[in-house]
Amino acid sequence: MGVMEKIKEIEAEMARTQKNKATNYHLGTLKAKLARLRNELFVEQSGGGGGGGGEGFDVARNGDARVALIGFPSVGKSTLLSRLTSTQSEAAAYEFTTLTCIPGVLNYKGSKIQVLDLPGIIEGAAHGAGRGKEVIAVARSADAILIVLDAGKEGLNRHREILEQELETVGIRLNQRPPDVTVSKRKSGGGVRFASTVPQTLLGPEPEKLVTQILREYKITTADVLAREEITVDQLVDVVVGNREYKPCLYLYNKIDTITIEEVDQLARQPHSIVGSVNKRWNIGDPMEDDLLKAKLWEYLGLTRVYTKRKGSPPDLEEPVILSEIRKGTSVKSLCSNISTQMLRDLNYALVWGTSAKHSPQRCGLNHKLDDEDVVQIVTKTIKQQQLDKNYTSLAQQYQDKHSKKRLEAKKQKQKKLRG
Ligand SMILES: Nc1nc2c(ncn2[C@@H]2O[C@H](COP(=O)(O)OP(=O)(O)OP(=O)(O)O)[C@@H](O)[C@H]2O)c(=O)[nH]1
Ligand SMILES: [K+]
Ligand SMILES: [Mg+2]
Repeated sequence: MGVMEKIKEIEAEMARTQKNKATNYHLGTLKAKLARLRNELFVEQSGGGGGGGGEGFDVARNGDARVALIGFPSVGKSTLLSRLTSTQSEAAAYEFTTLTCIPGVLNYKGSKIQVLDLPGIIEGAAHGAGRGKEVIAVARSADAILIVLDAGKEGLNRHREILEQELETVGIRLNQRPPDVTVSKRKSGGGVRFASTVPQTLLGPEPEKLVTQILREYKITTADVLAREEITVDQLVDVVVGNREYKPCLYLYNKIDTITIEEVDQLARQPHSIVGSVNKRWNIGDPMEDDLLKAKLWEYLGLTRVYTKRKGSPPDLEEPVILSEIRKGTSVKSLCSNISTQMLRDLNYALVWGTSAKHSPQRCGLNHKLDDEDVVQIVTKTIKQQQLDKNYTSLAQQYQDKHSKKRLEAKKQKQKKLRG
């Protein structure tokens, strides 16, 4: 039986099984099996775990962040790209106008956000319908996903669910944090031990038994599992499988010019959603204008502007350094490594003005987290400190060399002995 048939069989069995306390354990086991098979299928399809490079869609990463436009055909993705960026992507009233990945750059608050227009996807995309696999591989590479929906389409809620499901299937988790669970494999026996710092109500009456069964599905028989929050079976499976991508996702209900104001009101209440019309420029303006969509994207990407200044000069307000909370973080360390590796090496401390500082300026170390619009002056080590550092590094290197030489010598001696 192929992987696909096995998946279908398990899905059918899960649908048949009533959800209650008595079946909890059985359902949990089935879920773990299903997740394993789906993962196998995905790895197989993307060429042996190569990360799903997405043939034909090899668009180089560019700018401070990357956003992928995901949606059904003809919802207005290309119209949106042409509105947000200086790139023109062909738009038309027929489905599948776009057949490849079209990159554009959105300039906003001094940052450059790469926006990727993509072909529309349909149900079954994750398993290869249309160019779905490639589209979803691009979604995996993005820092945030913008799901575009046609507010006037029938079955709108179902569309939202299908898109979420397609992304879920390949291990993308939308607007979720990685669960606070660690699975540490042990060398010695003793089976699977489960501990939790909080009561677990979602893992059935015998959490340890279920956890053991789920881990067994992934051939883990001895491990310590520690949960620091209440978790679901799906979350545990995610941790065990390991290759999950946690992404912020914003939903744009486009074409609200085609529905009633009551309907608009309903849609605007959906979580993580904004409503608008690309054609009418409602909530989605021109590249140079500030609008709700851009403001939300900025927020979901966790972008932060930091202005640097030199001693005795005003800050450079023209060109902020853009840091991303979800990529490399917004610490002083991220700022320095963003500028140069030399800067990171030479940093003594940073002087920080702005909302992240307790007083202005505050003297901060590498781990200090910066806020949007903070001003930072990097104070480098004195020449003497740098010399001391260098001496120390070279001493450490000499020490290491000496010892590895000794070890090599000992190894040679031993081999000589063995050879007789
Ligand atoms: N009424 C209305 N129509 C819109 C709006 N935005 C886009 N459209 C129309 O929707 C149609 C499809 O737009 P596209 O930008 O080609 O849609 P797409 O999602 O890129 O489509 P594919 O590339 O085929 O997947 C075009 O006729 C647009 O003019 C809007 O806000 N209101
Ligand atoms: K279209
Ligand atoms: Mg298009």
